[in-house]
This record gives sequence, structure tokens and C-alpha cells, in this order.
Amino acid sequence: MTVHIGSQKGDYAETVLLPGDPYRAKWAAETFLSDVRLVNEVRGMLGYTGMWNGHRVSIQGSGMGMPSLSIYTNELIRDFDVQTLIRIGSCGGMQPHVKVRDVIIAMTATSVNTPSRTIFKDVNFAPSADWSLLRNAVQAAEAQGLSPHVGGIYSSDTFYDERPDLNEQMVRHGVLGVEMEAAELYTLAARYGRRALAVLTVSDHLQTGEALPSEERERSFGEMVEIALAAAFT
Ligand SMILES: O=P(O)(O)O[C@H]1O[C@H](CO)[C@@H](O)[C@H]1O
Ligand SMILES: O=c1cc[nH]c(=O)[nH]1
Repeated sequence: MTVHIGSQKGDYAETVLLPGDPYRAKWAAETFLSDVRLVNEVRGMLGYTGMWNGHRVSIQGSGMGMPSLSIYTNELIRDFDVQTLIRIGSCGGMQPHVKVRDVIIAMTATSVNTPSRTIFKDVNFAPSADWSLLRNAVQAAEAQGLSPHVGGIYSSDTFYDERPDLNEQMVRHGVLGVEMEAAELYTLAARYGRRALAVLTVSDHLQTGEALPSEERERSFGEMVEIALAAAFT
């Protein structure tokens, strides 16, 4: 039992998928896992544990933004001994060749700030994915017949951005998409020696203005869930 997770030790699997949206956690657990059990509902941040292809796995909502993700990731790592954490999130497309509903597998995550920023002082730490998870995810996506985009993403502190110049620099430097959590997830995984990856589905596009409705963001991103599960257990 922690401040934000009302479970006992052992209630979580060693592998946890982390959608920002707690209702995506519910949908993914009910859709892809068997023997599903609700293990957290503190603050409505739903978490489930079940089985996938003979493997025990949990799916826990992380909330929106790095401060919220940091709370759940810290508690999962430090109090529940979680070893592998895979974010399954939505993101905004930033390149013309990245289309809505495409899958992005995030190799690195650039940020202006993270909850860990102060400990690095003047160092620009480079948050990056676990290599084995990244490789497994690419192979799993290709086995599904998908062509995922693999590269850098931008973890922003804001959804409603007042700094279009920052996005311009991201686009200019080939960043594929923008979301709000992966940089801190990768940083915490590095600090505690755990494996982390972010698999994202493009829900809207910064250049075209195309955007999926919230119901689709909650329930229709099955490909990335299957990629994340396969990557964890390959
Ligand atoms: O769909 P999720 O996983 O929440 O991810 C994205 O969506 C939220 C913003 O709408 C932010 O959390 C962002 O990172
Ligand atoms: O953080 C996010 C998530 C989805 N789409 C965006 O534009 N930003």
C-alpha cells in the first residue's frame, strides 16, 4: 500500500503497461488480458493485473503529464518491484510522413523540463528507451504487418502550448511526435536500472489539424497494446 496505490505487495506483475488514461487501462485489461483483477482505484487511477499468453502483466493508468507519471512509476518501482514499464500513449504527429493512427516507438524523449531536471543541474541527460524492448517492439510491430516510426519524440509539459517556436525546432530536428510522459519514464528507469519503452499511437497532427475523438483515444489503440505486450515477453 502506498500513498497513491491501494494494493498489497505482489498485486502487481513485474511488467506494467502505463497508459495516461485510466479508462484506456480498463479497456486494454478487459480486451487483452484474462483473469483480470482490479488492483487500484485510488483517485480513480485504475490499475489491473491479469494474464497474457501465460505471462502475468499489469496495466496501470499514469495520469497526464510527467509529475503524475513520476508518482506512479516511483511507487511501482520502489514499492512493488516492477522491472519493465511500457507506456502505451497517444501523441500528436509532428512530421508530414507521420499520419494519424500510425504507431511511433520512441527511441529517445527530448524535453524542456522533467520532474528530475533539478538533479542533473547543468547536464542535459538523454532519456532513451531500453534497447531490448525497442528491438522487440519493432519486430512485434513488423510481425503485425505494421511499419512503425522509430525515433525521437518530445515530452512536453503543456498540452496547450504557448511556445510554437519549440515545436518548430522539434520538427526541424526530426522529432516524430509530442506527448507528455516518456522523458521522465525513461529517466526513472535509468535511475533504478529498470527497462522502459514508450509505444505511441498518433491521435492528432500538429500540422494538418486532424484529430481523433476522445472515445477513440480511449479504446481503439489495440495495435500498440499488442506491440507492448509482445515486446515485454519476447
Ligand atoms: O493518451 P495519453 O497516454 O494520456 O497521452 C497523451 O494524452 C494526454 C494529453 O491529452 C497526455 O497524457 C499525453 O501524453
Ligand atoms: O500530448 C499530446 C498528446 C496528443 N496530442 C498532442 O498534441 N499532445
